[in-house]
Amino acid sequence: MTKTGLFISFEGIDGAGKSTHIDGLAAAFKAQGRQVTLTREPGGTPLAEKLREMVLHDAMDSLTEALLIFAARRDHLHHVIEPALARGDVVLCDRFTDATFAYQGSGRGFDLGVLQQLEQWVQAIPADAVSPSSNGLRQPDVTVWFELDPAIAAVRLAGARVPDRFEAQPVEFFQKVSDGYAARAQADAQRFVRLDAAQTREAVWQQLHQNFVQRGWLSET
Ligand SMILES: Nc1ncnc2c1ncn2[C@@H]1O[C@H](COP(=O)(O)OP(=O)(O)O)[C@@H](O)[C@H]1O
Ligand SMILES: Cc1cn([C@H]2C[C@H](O)[C@@H](COP(=O)(O)OP(=O)(O)O)O2)c(=O)[nH]c1=O
Repeated sequence: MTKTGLFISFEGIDGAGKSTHIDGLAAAFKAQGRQVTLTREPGGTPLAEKLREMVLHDAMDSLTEALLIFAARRDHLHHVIEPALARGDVVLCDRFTDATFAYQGSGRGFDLGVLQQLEQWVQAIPADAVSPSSNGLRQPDVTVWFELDPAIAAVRLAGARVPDRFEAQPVEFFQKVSDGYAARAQADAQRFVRLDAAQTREAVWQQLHQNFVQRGWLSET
């Protein structure tokens, strides 16, 4: 029997509330008897985690940044995501390529055409892949977008943790990142689930859980 894994990514500006809900979602899938691979980008493999450290903390030009992020993604896809999907796992990935278009493309103003080219190279579906893809490229089956006003995110993050190179950016940067996510969501509306992340933790969880119940992925309780 062909196994069909599920690839779900989580997106939004820093402080939107992704990390708050991913563990709960992993527990909900496990309670249904599913195997879960919980991972993140940049990162998810020893090499990609080293690249993450550089990208989050070392100064570099925009092309170097984009290349390192896609290099990390390639390693992650090859060693973690594709094998997990082939096993039939639910892959919960804290950020994926939409973040690159939002942060490097819209936020930093880096050339979207170059990002598209890198996406084509890095996410080409391997010949032996068992789970389906839309257009020959590996993309999440669903992307959960936590949409939040950057001014609210800044208040939530203030004092919550030591900021990295991205978290230290001003609200104007995150407005551009948010616009980048909106553009990606508009271009691929079927894939995106938009959550109103300004609501309480409980209300955000309900939006997320209900959506997955409606898809038949989780049960009501
Ligand atoms: N719905 C919410 N309302 C208020 N604060 C929240 C909410 N969701 C998360 N937070 C808090 O906001 C901060 C950022 O949340 P986090 O889940 O780490 O965001 P992200 O992973 O998207 O950067 C944390 O201190 C978290 O406890
Ligand atoms: C995946 C990805 C992340 N990023 C940035 C967004 C975040 O600021 C940072 C790390 O993401 P994240 O793991 O959400 O940060 P944290 O663990 O602090 O919640 O990397 C990019 O700029 N481009 C990318 O392609």
